[in-house]
Amino acid sequence: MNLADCSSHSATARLLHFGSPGAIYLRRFVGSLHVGRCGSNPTHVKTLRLRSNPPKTLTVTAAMASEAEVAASAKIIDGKMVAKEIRDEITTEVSRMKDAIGVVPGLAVMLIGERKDSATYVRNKKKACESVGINSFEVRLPEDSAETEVLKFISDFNDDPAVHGILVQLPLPKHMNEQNILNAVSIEKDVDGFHPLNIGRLAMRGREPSFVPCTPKGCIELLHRYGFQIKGKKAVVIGRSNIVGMPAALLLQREDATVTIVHSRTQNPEQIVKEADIVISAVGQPDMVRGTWLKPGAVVIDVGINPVEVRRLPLVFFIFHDHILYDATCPRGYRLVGDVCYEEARKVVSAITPVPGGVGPMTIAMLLSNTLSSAKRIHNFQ
Ligand SMILES: Nc1nc2c(c(=O)[nH]1)N[C@@H](CN(C=O)c1ccc(C(=O)N[C@@H](CCC(=O)O)C(=O)O)cc1)CN2
Repeated sequence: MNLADCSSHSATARLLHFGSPGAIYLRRFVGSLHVGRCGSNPTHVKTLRLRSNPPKTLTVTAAMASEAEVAASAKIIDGKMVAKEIRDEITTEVSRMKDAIGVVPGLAVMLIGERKDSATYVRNKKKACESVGINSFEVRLPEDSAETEVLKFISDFNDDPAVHGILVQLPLPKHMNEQNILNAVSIEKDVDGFHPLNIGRLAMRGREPSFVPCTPKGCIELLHRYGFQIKGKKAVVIGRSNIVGMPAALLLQREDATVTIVHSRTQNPEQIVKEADIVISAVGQPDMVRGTWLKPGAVVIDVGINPVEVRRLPLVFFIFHDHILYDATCPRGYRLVGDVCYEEARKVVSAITPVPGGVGPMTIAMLLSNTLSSAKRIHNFQ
């Protein structure tokens, strides 16, 4: 029995209509129950054995998945580990630059509004800067701020020599015009790579953008660092957002892959994805890409970070008709899943990124890398 049932992606959701609220049925169960820890991925799969003997006590033991089970599954592309490697490299470079020319790279981050997820990302960006020795400057504005106020801060950061990178956390409050704001960032400090001139250059042969957007850059970096060939491969990008899908497709094309974009109006997406040697998915739909969509041996980069509600009760697991009702091990009340049904995919593909711990950490590592490159370029430091 498996926690990751991607047909409903959340066993909880499927089961809520059974029984009356508050009525909990504990079914006797003998056998193995594979459970991904909250906030983890199946590299850390634990097997919980629930024994009905002796009948009045229910014992729970945990053991690691068998070696055969692990060997049969895909390679895990560990973004957390690669991001750490990259941060270490950046730390070395930042201190080399400081020692040689006395310049410390600086990143300005703007957060407008009170979105919790955005506040977390901004806090993590600040922490990451500290960890590698990059200076960070933070501006927080209330949700109802005027666009002109944001533009004024951007203009000041554009002129500030201590600032080498500027980013405005997205999404913006609804009343703000994203285009106006992204256009206002100097292309020389556009470490998010969202300025239309940088995107335009990314799309053109023979032109070089000053910066490449962090998440797609992180995807390609993972493929490179794990030694997966891109040139000549069939790649499918699922999703066409300005932040991820579209620039990811452009980057893969620059790497000489043959690229197809699958989006919400695509007919038969499964058939198209099934042809791909490399799949980058960035749609924000939990467990949308099923194992059957994937070509055996494909490499999958899952950009989706989708919160899925997990019901909390005092016991760790409640089981009803072979389904897990509640998982009290998730203190946040939700767990994160990708766009790709991980449990199914890992049995088919040769390598896959987990969620969390895959592309997410790479986004921030690439931001640091872009900020360092910007400082080097501005100060002509090799
Ligand atoms: N100005 C920008 N806004 C946004 C960007 C961006 O690149 N520039 N990307 C996303 C959010 N984002 C960075 O800003 C981001 C998202 C996720 C992660 C990450 O490390 N995720 C972890 C899980 C985190 C958790 O537990 O909640 C993971 O996947 O392991 C980092 C950065 C939208 N806005």
